[in-house]
Amino acid sequence: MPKADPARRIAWEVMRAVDTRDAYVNLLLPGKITDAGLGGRDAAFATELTHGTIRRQGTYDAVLETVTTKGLAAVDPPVRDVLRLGTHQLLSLRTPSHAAVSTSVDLVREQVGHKPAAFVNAVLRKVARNDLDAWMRRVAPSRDADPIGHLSVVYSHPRWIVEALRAALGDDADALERLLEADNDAPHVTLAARPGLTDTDRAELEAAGATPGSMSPYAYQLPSGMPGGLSAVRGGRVGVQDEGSQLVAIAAAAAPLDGDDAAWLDLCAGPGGKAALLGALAGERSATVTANELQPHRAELVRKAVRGLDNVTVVSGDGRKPAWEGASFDRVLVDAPCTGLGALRRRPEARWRRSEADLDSLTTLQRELLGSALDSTRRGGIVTYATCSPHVRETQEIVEAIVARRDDVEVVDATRLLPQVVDLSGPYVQLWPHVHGTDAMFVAVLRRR
Ligand SMILES: C[S@@+](CC[C@H](N)C(=O)[O-])C[C@H]1O[C@@H](n2cnc3c(N)ncnc32)[C@H](O)[C@@H]1O
Repeated sequence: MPKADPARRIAWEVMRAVDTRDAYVNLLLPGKITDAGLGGRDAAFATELTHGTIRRQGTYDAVLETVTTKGLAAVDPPVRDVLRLGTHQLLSLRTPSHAAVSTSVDLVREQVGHKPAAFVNAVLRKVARNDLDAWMRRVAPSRDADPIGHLSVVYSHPRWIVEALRAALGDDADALERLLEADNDAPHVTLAARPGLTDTDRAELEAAGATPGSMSPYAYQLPSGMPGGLSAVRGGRVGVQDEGSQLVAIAAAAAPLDGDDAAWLDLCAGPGGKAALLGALAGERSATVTANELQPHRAELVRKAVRGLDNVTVVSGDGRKPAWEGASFDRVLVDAPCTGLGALRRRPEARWRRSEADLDSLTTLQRELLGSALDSTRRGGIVTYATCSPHVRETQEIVEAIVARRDDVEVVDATRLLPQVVDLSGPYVQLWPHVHGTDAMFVAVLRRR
């Protein structure tokens, strides 16, 4: 019996782990690629297969629904994932049909058994009869009759997410389509080269082909995705961080402040990307940072991220019940837990895992954390509230509710803190993948009166 191709087997194993034990692709896949000894093109193919298939699953399921006699729900999940992988190769990669079909048959034989092999062969041959555009004309709801349903199938986003993004974009149909398309592109690897970089570090980045970002003075784009080999990354002076996340830390540090600027707090710090940049920025002003994280194992990740910064103290606790005394901080960042709808490019499974029902508990937590951040800030101090989601319930509505409820809070125009960023309309900053090439970070800056 022919053995399954290792890249396809790995992609399938990751999809099964996502389905059966809520695994995270970004955590699981790199180890599997290393264990299988894949490098270069094979590693890139395994990554593209896994990320691409999971991202476009909604589109492929709509196709598979029409070519399976009893519908996709009647197909055994391990076989269904083989079909999705084969469909991705047929409709989105340039894999020749005979190769996409025969490797899928090998995979199902090896992993599931002989019985479904003929079924997989027959279904994928039907998929191969049309290209992606022709399939979309056949299976997607009409754009006129059901515009959200149309976009949901064509761009493979759950309906509730399309609706939420449309609302966040103020019903701009062109922008919505560009955003959905951008969510399906693999993002570049962006590095944050923190203040204090040595000339040797800079030379190493240049030698690796890294080019400066356009909005954060600390950002570098890498042409390929293997930053772990750089000594500046291993030494903690450079970290992998989206340029949008860097802008959050930059805005938090830039907001004008009267009086002391010595004690900063990062209330929700894990895994520590922003804490590390904030720590380096605070260090330039001889300020200290307390980095707080609820989950002890994530607090450990923060400790790792800030190694080498002796002005950062990491603590683990619930940010709603602070361990510190009263309103003692000059600057506080609340990078709140959220649905992550702004980082769908980066986390292929996230769009299928979240549901609208998550919003109720998340928005309650966000409100409580922002309230606690304000209570931890001295009068005249600054609180920056950020999410990697543009959902209006997690962004504007949280900020506006607290401003309406408390008489000691005023909104600072955050767009003025980031003059290098185009296409912003204040007072909040909302970044977008299709406009800024970043995750869709939201930033609001508040002053405690
Ligand atoms: C969006 S992430 C923060 C990302 C981080 N600032 C960075 O740049 O790496 C939100 C974090 O808040 C933590 N968290 C959730 N509930 C919390 C709470 N009640 N108090 C403090 N942290 C909490 C989560 O465990 C998660 O690590």
